[in-house]
Amino acid sequence: MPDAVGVKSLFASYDGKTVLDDVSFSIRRGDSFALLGPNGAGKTTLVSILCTLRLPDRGTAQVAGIDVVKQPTKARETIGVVFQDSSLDDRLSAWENLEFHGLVHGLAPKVRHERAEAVLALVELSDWADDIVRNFSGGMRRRLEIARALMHEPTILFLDEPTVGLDPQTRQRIWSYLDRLRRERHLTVLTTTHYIEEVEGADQVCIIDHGHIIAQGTPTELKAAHGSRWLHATPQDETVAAEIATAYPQIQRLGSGSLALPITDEALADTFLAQYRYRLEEIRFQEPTLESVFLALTGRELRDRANGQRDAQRSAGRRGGQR
Ligand SMILES: Nc1ncnc2c1ncn2[C@@H]1O[C@H](COP(=O)(O)OP(=O)(O)OP(=O)(O)O)[C@@H](O)[C@H]1O
Repeated sequence: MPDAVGVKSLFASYDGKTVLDDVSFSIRRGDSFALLGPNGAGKTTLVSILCTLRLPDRGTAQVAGIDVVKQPTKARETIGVVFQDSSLDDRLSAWENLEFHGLVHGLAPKVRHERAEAVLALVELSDWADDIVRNFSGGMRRRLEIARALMHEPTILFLDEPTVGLDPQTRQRIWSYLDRLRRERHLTVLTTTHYIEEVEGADQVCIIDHGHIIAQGTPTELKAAHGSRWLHATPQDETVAAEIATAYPQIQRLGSGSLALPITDEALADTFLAQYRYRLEEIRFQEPTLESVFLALTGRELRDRANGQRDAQRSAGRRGGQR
């Protein structure tokens, strides 16, 4: 049986600028696969190609063994998609949005009815079936979009930043729906995210940066291979920071103003602390995390300011609170 997703040597560009650069990976059936990377890494472009919405410059991409370029219509039958920006019609009710999707996929009226009932129950929106989507919160819209993506019973679900702009509690709830779905419907789920904490539960994590895949594996494998212990230190002032940066060229400067030193051996931490202990405001040790894996691989933190700003803008753009 073919893999759920197979991508080989994929290239894509916009106006001559390469945004996917020799991307290859595969996803086993039933796995949850997280594509993790900062804004602009190429995640949406990759998902757009897999969803048949964009053509690659070169390379191949298959879903359930079907080539997305050669057989786009057949490929679309096997996939469900939740886009980064809502594509619901907010003048219609939840039920009407689902009906419309069923119609587009050529489902018979009886099947549309049964499936709409089932997917609404799955995301706990049955009581809101006849409500107009305009009045829905951000979290409810996301759940409805997930329900809609399941109407034609796909075997693979793609979700592009499904939790962006939602509060932590709602994000948690969306992930528990996805987990349940995967178990109950044996779905393969590919999600893109820049929230590092959300990928800890994934079967496979693929880290993408500037259109390159820089690492792939289970969270445990990634931490074992690339995650070192770090010493995070906040210097008293810029003079101390500059002195440390000169003495320890391997140190990373973090957005918060603190410095991160990879602890390659314990003697290094002892030497550093003996030298600077009294000129530091705060010291803490950080065990290997996926954030430290990203830092080790790219020299940058994933949680950059741009993310925060974009999330804030998106949240402000959504109506209502999170229910
Ligand atoms: N329609 C477009 N025209 C020109 N450049 C584009 C277009 N869409 C994306 N890009 C550029 O391609 C690169 C990859 O963008 P992409 O949206 O795939 O990244 P991403 O990882 O999904 O980030 P985000 O989460 O911000 O969407 C970025 O540099 C982006 O500016």
